[in-house]
Amino acid sequence: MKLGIATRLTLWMAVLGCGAAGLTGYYAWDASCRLERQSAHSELLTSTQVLARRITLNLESIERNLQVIARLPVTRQLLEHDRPDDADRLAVLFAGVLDANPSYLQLRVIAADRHGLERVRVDRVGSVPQRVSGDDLEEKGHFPYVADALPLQDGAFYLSRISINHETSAGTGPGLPMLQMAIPVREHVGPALGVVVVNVDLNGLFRLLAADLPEDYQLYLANGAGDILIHPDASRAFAFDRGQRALLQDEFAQVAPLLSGDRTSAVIDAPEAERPAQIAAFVAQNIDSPANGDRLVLGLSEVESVALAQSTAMGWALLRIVGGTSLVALLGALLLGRALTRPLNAMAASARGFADGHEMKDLPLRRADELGSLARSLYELQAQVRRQLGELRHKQDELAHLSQHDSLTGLANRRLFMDRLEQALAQARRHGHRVFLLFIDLDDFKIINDRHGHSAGDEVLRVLAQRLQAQVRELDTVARLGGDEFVVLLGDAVDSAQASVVAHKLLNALREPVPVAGMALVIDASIGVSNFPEDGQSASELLAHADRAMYAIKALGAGGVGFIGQVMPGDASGDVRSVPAG
Ligand SMILES: Nc1nc2c(ncn2[C@@H]2O[C@H](COP(=O)(O)OP(=O)(O)OP(=O)(O)O)[C@@H](O)[C@H]2O)c(=O)[nH]1
Repeated sequence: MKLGIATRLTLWMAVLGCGAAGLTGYYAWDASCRLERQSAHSELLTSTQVLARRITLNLESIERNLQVIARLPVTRQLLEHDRPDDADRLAVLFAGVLDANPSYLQLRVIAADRHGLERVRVDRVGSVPQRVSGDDLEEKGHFPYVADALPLQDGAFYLSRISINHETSAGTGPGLPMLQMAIPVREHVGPALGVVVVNVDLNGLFRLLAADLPEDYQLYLANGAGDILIHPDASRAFAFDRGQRALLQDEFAQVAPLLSGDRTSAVIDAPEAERPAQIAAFVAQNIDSPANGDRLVLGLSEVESVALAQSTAMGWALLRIVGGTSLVALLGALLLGRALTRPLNAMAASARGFADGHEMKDLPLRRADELGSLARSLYELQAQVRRQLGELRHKQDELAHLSQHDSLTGLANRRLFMDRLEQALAQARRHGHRVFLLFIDLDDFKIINDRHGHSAGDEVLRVLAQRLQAQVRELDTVARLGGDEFVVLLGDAVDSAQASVVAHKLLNALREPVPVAGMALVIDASIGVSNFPEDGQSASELLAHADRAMYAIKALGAGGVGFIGQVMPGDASGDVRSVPAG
């Protein structure tokens, strides 16, 4: 299938327009995605670092609270003297501390003696601090938070391994992820009198710390070995508590350098696997806690499609824009194609019309572009072709005229004369008319040539031809048969008398002196007359008879008019001759 210029142009422009719009849209969308991804990485990393810093600050805050409690005189007095008043006062204080710190589950003072008997204990029951006293107080000397904390130097603290709380007797928090911090209580010198211990609800702590983070952020926490402590999928947290292992580095391989201490942060694009693709940032936070591998790894993740929501929206908007632009490009291409091909088609139609003989019209001659130039060239071509055709026709006319006329005198030649004679005879036969034919031969014309030259002879022939033509009417035909022989066909002569009058008029005109080169040459002529139907039926017959009549007159030697087989009335000069028939 052959495609026209308009179709091809339209297709090319449409492809170019749509391609350009599509590529622009694609690169704009791609750049937007990359920028938004970078921005999401940076936001996640910053949020994770802020969160890690908050954990450090929170642990420091817990430690300060414990230090304050440990250094209170009432705490030391209680451990030294075990007075109920001191216990009551501390219990009130602990209740206030629990109120002020929603993540604290339990606050205790535990004595170093008496197997680590709890001296003051306030638990959180629901959201209300509740004191535990009397026989409900337990001996805790065998727990690490007592045994390990008592030998600590002043200012040092004990931080438990973050784990699920199985200490059912601990009042509240069994089954919850738990963090315990303990600080020894001592006089300025000497062994510790006891410890102050706080149980911190890890989930509650992180809920507080992450409260102002975007809702779609998901939190990860792992200890220094990579054991997952907090995970969006709660079933993966504290797997070691169930005798299994769920390690953060198994899920995010890029976290391994953070656990080994080679790096402090990592940003990860986690492809879609069991869950949608994620963007995540992890930060390693060193803590003074061998039980936790001296390090916590904290992470935040966001579902990639949520993080790149703006780019996705922008992608759809760009798709609409690209679609619209492509449509405009397509329409533009169509319009341009039509605008270009319409004048071309019009010119082609004009050219076809010109080939069929019509004038070219509707050419865009005024356009200043290439189409205008093409139209003007066509127009000039048309003018040139017309001019050449005109010249050709003129030449054809000239040739046609030459083929039917005598070149010297301009009179009809033998061929045209014979045609007219045939026509006149046909008419005459149909209507019963007569046709008269006069055969004229100049007398002694050769002498003119011989004496005055051939050109003088030519001039004589021209002048006499004009005279002959001037003497007859329009429907008569004067012709030169050749040399000094002329014939005249009388179109409407009804009888011999009229023909004779015309013949003598011609004879007299011929006899008038002809001015040539300052001379006046006198020429005589002999005229033979024949007529249809009496002297012949055919043109050649009539011509031959007129010729014979002319010769008969010429034979008499003094010019004149002769009719075949008839005696005609004389002319004005009384010059009358008869010519015998046959
Ligand atoms: N100048 C000129 N002479 C011509 C032309 N055609 C023929 N002639 C001359 O016309 C002359 C005709 O001679 P002829 O046939 O003997 O006729 P004539 O001299 O008139 O003698 P008669 O007819 O017997 O009276 C010749 O000398 C031709 O050369 C022509 O076109 N121009």
